[in-house]
Amino acid sequence: PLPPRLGVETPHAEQLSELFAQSLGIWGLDIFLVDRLSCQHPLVTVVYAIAEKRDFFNKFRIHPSTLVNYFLHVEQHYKQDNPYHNAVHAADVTQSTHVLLNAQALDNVFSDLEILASIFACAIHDVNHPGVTNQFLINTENELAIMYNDASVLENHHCAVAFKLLQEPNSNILRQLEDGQRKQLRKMVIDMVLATDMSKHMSLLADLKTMVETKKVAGGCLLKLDNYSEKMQIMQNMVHCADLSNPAKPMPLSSQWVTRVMEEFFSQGDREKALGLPVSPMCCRETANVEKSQVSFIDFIVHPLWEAWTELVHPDAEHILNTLEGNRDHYSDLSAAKEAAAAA
Ligand SMILES: COc1ccc(-c2ccn(C[C@@H](O)CN3CCOCC3)n2)cc1OC1CCCC1
Repeated sequence: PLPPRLGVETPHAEQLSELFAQSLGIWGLDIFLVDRLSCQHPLVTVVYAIAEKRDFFNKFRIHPSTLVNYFLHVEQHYKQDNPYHNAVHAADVTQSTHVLLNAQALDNVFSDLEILASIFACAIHDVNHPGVTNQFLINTENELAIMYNDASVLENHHCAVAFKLLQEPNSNILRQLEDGQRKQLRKMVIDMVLATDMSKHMSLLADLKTMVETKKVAGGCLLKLDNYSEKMQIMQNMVHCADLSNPAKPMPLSSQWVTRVMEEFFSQGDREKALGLPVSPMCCRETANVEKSQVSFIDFIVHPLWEAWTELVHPDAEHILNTLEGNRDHYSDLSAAKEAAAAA
């Protein structure tokens, strides 16, 4: 039997269908509205809508009910009481990547399997996130840090949980793939999810810049991507861009993400204080300067990344870079106003 047309039953099915019809491929879809209209099933409904749009069911012979069953389990393994690292964030990164994949500059660059792997990687990339950072897990000798020897602890955990859930009954969406395809997808997903570890950011960005430089020389076309590592580099940066896309979204969305991430960081800071540990950067609710931190986050991490991505897919991401630059100035103005008020 087929599942409901959105993947899950909801009293707002009409409105949610309409929202996806209008905006599934739009940068700035209100993912918080999707969360409400889907009755807190943002991930299942976003993945189901993308799977329909990209014809995954036919291309990979996935039964709709298997897809729903698997991603319901994945969604349930996102901690709902995390203010930030929850299923809404996973749905947001997945839908953002769906939009990035539609860039004209990426036409005919990725195979169907690479596209499925990218969407899958986004959907599961933070599953079972505990709401604290790698450093916190390492400092507290958490069992996850012991399990993964302090190396990309969270990212290894997200991947392992996602692939364990595939083995549950009526959940194996990869069952009908040829063995080689399944192995290839697993490798690609692991490579993308492990690359979301922020400690990999600088090397990922350096490689992207090098590729952009050489692409410019080779007459600007991406089609010459012949080897796995160059292809994977772009996919890793695409998912990383989507993961760091909050400041590049329209301000009504961006500001909700800032509130949520600060709430999560502050509760980590509270826990560090209670444990007598040094409080991590930006995690102290008494002293953190939220607007100033966003300006630095954008200036040192997010803008350099999006500048490189925008050049790679020129001119398709110009509007995203413009939104990011506008938001940066907004936070900078807020920060200055706050300082002036404090001085007065
Ligand atoms: C919307 O803004 C953000 C959206 C997402 C993130 C984000 C997600 C994962 N990370 C990685 C950190 O968990 C790891 N860091 C290592 C340094 O200590 C703090 C923790 N960061 C951060 C964001 O802003 C930060 C908080 C204020 C400015 C920067």
